[in-house]
Amino acid sequence: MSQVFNWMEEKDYEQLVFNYDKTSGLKAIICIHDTTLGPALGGTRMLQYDTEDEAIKDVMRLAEGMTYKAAAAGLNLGGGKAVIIGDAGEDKSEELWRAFGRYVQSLQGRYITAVDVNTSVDDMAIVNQETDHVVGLPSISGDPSPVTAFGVIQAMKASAEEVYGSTDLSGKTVAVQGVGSVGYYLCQNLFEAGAELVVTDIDEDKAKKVQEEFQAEAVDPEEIYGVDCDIFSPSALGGVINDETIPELRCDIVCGGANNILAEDRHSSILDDKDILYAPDYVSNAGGLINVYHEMKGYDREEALDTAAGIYDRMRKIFKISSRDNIPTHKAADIMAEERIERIKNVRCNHITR
Ligand SMILES: NC(=O)c1ccc[n+]([C@@H]2O[C@H](COP(=O)([O-])OP(=O)(O)OC[C@H]3O[C@@H](n4cnc5c(N)ncnc54)[C@H](O)[C@@H]3O)[C@@H](O)[C@H]2O)c1
Repeated sequence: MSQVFNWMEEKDYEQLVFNYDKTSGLKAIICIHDTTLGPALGGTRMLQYDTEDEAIKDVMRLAEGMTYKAAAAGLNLGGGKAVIIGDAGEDKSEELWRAFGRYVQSLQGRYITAVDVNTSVDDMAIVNQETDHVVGLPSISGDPSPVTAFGVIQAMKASAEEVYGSTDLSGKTVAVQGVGSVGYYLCQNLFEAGAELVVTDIDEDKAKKVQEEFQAEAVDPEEIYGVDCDIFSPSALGGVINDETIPELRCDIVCGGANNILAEDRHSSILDDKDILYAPDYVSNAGGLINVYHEMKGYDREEALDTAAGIYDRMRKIFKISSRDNIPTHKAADIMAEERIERIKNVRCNHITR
């Protein structure tokens, strides 16, 4: 515990809140990284961490990631996250979620929660009994995947403009890894745009559905990396761009819906060296966050899609910063986010001193 303030100082964290409830056994940590742009929004993850330090580090890392994602998407949101230390199969109960909801409420809107790994919309519906600071409830904004997929398409168009000089995706071959919620809508959009599809999924039925509906070619999961294509679109899991897969790639662009596509940041530089353009994942897949953000404003799907269309301009800006500063695109995305936070911070400081 002695190093927690050092960790906070390192990346300028605002607040770390430890919440305990004896009746339900709740052990939750809420991290608010930065609220310069607005309230800190980020989901609640439930995991059986080996140590408390591991849980603290995870919630801090994830909260910081949300600050960047919201800032890069141009939203008026800060970054936050919550973790609950526990076994999602054993430890969930009505009293646990209600206790958690009360703690979220105690932050008076500085932190807004949502679903994340091992938590469900049903859990959040109980949290919602105690606090209004919950988003992503299906009764309001519904499935975010169509908006996420639409945002990925905008990122692909910006990438195509950069590489081929045109946003036109017709005739381009796109290899999609994972045709679940996001991947399915991605394929639908690409099919409508006239792209050729090569898909894979470990669930054969899902791959078959996309094959039939969108005239896609289906390949085995391990074959997707080596597909000769224009765009490779990881839309299943993280860490898929790594030392083993990069030598196999035969694409010009990597742009997908998955989170944490790069196994490590250095893989962005390796893609760069191979002349493969990487569209940073947290910008490409921001449609999900944009969707719940609109819940806070009174949900309207057309408005959410309108905001997600802005991903095109943001990605163009990232490519400009990348060329301007001669840095890989993932670093350029971070710089774009940091520059926005810094500008708004200055406005606020000036306002206070006036
Ligand atoms: N749903 C959203 O709105 C949203 C928003 C932002 C980011 N994401 C990210 O996008 C990714 C996909 O999310 P989703 O909601 O579509 O999930 P999902 O579970 O609906 O779909 C994932 C699909 O990938 C398949 N899959 C898993 N392992 C695979 C493998 N090794 N090879 C091929 N296919 C594999 C699964 O069978 C499933 O069909 C995740 O990384 C998620 O974090 C989703």
